[in-house]
Amino acid sequence: MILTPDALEALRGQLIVSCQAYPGEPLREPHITARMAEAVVQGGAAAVRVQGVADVQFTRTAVEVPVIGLWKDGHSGVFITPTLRHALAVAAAGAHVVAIDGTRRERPDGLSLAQTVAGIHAESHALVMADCGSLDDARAAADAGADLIGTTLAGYTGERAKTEGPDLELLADVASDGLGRPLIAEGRIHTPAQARAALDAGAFAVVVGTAITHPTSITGWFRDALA
Ligand SMILES: CC(=O)N[C@H](C=O)[C@@H](O)[C@H](O)[C@H](O)COP(=O)(O)O
Repeated sequence: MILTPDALEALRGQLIVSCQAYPGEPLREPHITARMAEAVVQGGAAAVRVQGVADVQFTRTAVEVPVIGLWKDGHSGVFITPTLRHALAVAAAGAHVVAIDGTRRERPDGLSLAQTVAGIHAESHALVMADCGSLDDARAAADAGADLIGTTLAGYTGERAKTEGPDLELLADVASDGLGRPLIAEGRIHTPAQARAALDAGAFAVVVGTAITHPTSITGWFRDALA
């Protein structure tokens, strides 16, 4: 699917909502993901991010906004759309943007990040969002041709501490590095004030997941406050 430069520009300063449920969870159904996507679009999400090929397919038919798709395979190491095969399946499912692991770690299929991005561009019309964990990742991902840079993996790769909220320091560092790609703030943005702070730190747009679409986690936050 094609996301025109104008449609990408329209996401500037906007909220993107990640709608994901995890294996074995009650809401882990593609049609529920799509309904959740509809609900967040009603609330003002300018784009959505969904995990899984079927979830991308269902969500594409449910909402008009751009869909960022990914395929998580496993939960450690390189697991966010880890190979070109995964990425092309997500693109074929209709994602406007394919989010892939954008770190400097070795990939399971042995391709470099640049080869992976080139393969996605050659075989689909999708843009590529590189989910990065550090400034060095972001620089390498920009060099590799990624269209968007995300801070998704900050705090999950060992390069950066896992901050309580968003890693605003990393956001500011990447923003001031002038990589020339939209910088997407993602990861542990749990309040509207933190979302605002992420934009103020230089993000182009902000992705919020858990705090909007994961009731099990949110319930736990409230339960813990009462304990
Ligand atoms: C590290 C990892 O696996 N991140 C995943 C990437 O898609 C999701 O589990 C997160 O929910 C998403 O990044 C949004 O972040 P948060 O849920 O913190 O707002």
